[in-house]
Amino acid sequence: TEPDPPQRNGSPRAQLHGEFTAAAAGKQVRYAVSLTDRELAVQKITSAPAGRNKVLLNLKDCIGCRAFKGADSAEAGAYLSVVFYPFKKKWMGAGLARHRVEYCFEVALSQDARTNRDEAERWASAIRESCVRLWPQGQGVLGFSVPRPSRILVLLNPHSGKGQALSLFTSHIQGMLTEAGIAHQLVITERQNHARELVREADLSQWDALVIMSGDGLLFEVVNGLMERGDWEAAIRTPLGILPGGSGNALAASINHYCGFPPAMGEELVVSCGFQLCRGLVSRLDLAAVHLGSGQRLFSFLSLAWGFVADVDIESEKYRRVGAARFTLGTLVRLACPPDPLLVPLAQPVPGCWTAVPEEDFVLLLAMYQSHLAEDLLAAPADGLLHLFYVRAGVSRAALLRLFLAMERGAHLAAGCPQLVHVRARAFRLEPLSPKGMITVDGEAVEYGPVQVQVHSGLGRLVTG
Ligand SMILES: Nc1ncnc2c1ncn2[C@@H]1O[C@H](COP(=O)(O)OP(=O)(O)OP(=O)(O)O)[C@@H](O)[C@H]1O
Repeated sequence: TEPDPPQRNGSPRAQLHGEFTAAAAGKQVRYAVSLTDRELAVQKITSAPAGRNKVLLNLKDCIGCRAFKGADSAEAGAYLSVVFYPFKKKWMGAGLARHRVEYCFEVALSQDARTNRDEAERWASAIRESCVRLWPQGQGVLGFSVPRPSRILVLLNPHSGKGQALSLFTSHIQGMLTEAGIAHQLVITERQNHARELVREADLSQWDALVIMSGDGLLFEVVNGLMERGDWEAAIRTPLGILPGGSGNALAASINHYCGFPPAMGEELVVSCGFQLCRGLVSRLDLAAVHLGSGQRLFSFLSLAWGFVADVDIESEKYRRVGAARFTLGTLVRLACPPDPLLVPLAQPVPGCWTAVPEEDFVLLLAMYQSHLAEDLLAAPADGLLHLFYVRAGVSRAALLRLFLAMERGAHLAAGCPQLVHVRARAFRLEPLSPKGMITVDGEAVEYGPVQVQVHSGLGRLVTG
């Protein structure tokens, strides 16, 4: 190994440079490998022109590397395995998706097994350190990641979405966690509120993160279970991860969006979220306290909807399958929680300094605190505030549909719908005059009636990669 070869043509300076052997298409191939502060350059040593044999792997796409001894104890060589998930053009259709690339180099500098092992370890730690130096700063990232090696608890709802959460976990996520040095315990939920009860009682010191592989409904249970604990203030700072196993997957799509990654759906979103979970960067998560007419209080991470949006949600196929079970979520009893200083009891008028929207007919109201309402439904920027959208009566069904389609591109405000109003707020109250209707919180139906909300900026923690 020759450290620091000279810098040429403005290309980044190599920290390490070495020659190793690796298997490629059943043959042993010799590679020249250089580590810079941004890339791992892997070049096949052949007589062919250099450019054709050189692969540059961006360290931002690396989820793990490890050094290990060969299986045969008589073997002197050690191994260095590095796994990347770079974006690549999709096989079918337009756009980019992450795919797995692994190099497993044999390090055989000497006859001495210890020397080879030390060299493989030296490379592995240098790669890991370079990856950490590339972590994004600012943009709400807290500057810490889930530690390595780490232990996470995975809560998986086997019935969420199309019932494929478990097979998606075993086919895509399990291997990624191993590659990233993350040990996990998998709990398959057996019924509604199982996850909520489990996190309410769990010894959280055992876990570096709680990861939900399901739709948004299971995360709603986990957030509320944590907030019901006596030690809620510390408990809600446990990093939460979300892997899309449901049908809506709004938070998973929001995280993908915040990271600036190309839009992804289905298995591509699973791989993208798995990658982000393995990188393990932690950001703040806004949570909103929701007060219902009966005095119940719950915590929401995504949205509150009344009117058309709520009706669409509840009437859709997925809700019919789960049926009445969803309504019991509104019965959460609050124990200790943060005060909501902006809110007065629902029976009293709102404080005089609030802006009152005069009584008239409305078609829908939507309050959002994340960017996405579903995998393909970009609704609001995420900036620690409530984004209130409401649509006044008089809008045609065709115009409403156009508005929804424009949301997919985040273009709803520019859709030229004169009945659409957008306001940013820290709290709001809705007093519906219609005696019947539907209100959903994070996609779950809650009791219908007056409701008020205050957002608590950055109360929770979310693994955003
Ligand atoms: N084993 C289980 N059996 C029945 N219901 C469950 C089970 N585990 C969790 N639940 C409940 O099922 C409901 C739906 O779960 P979830 O939201 O995670 O999936 P989904 O509805 O398919 O996805 P999305 O919310 O993205 O549309 C939630 O209310 C959750 O509490």
